[in-house]
Amino acid sequence: MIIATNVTKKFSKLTALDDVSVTCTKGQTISLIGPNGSGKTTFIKCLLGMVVPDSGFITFNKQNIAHNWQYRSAIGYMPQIGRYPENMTIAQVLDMMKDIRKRSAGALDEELIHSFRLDGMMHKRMGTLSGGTRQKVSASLAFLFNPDVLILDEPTAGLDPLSTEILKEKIMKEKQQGKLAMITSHILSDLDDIVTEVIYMEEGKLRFHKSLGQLQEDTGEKKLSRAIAQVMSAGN
Ligand SMILES: Nc1ncnc2c1ncn2[C@@H]1O[C@H](COP(=O)(O)OP(=O)(O)OP(=O)(O)O)[C@@H](O)[C@H]1O
Repeated sequence: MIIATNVTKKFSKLTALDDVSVTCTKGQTISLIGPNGSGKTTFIKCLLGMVVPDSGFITFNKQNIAHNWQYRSAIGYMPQIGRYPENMTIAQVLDMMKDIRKRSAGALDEELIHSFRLDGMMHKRMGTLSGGTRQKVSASLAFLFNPDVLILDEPTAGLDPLSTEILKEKIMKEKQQGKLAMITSHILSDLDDIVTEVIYMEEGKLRFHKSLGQLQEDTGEKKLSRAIAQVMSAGN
């Protein structure tokens, strides 16, 4: 579904991505893990076409994304920090997005809007929302257009435990429909029940891409957080 081949990205002298090759397929829920500054967000932005690699290429359903912007309508993206016009209400932001996507949008998926109980807050302005509520708006937008691929950057940061569970259940439900999800998170306990694959990055390099089962076998640890802690301490 998404294949990155030898992707390299430099910001001046800093190599943020160093020859990264990854294959992601339908039905996988991938956890993208790595220390701060290891290149996770840069990689996600390359997949989204927001950062252009210096070398290497990325295909989405076998088409090179460099020559095809249409593919982005198949991706729901939840950024690490959602930036919205502060004076707009939640309702206006949702309407604006629906308006922009009108031509390509099929049936809308408003399940998260209801589960997060955003219905009762539609009149609130974005600038007045709590951090967690802002996250809920970002998550709802990522799922709204029923995309085949979900790219979620630190989705549970700032969410309360109930909202985290609601989001996890939604991700699992979408996976059962064959969707691909890529999730970055430092809160690994949040990912334990939903992840099928782990991509581990360090200093811009792909250290490994393996199934959760394989990682558990290699480290002898059942919990993702303990398995990754072991990988990280072995690298030091
Ligand atoms: N636009 C940019 N200009 C210059 N340097 C950048 C830019 N974007 C990212 N970087 C640098 O690239 C490196 C990788 O950053 P990136 O945000 O991809 O890391 P990350 O793994 O997502 O980190 P975190 O876990 O802290 O979110 C960092 O050293 C960062 O400072």
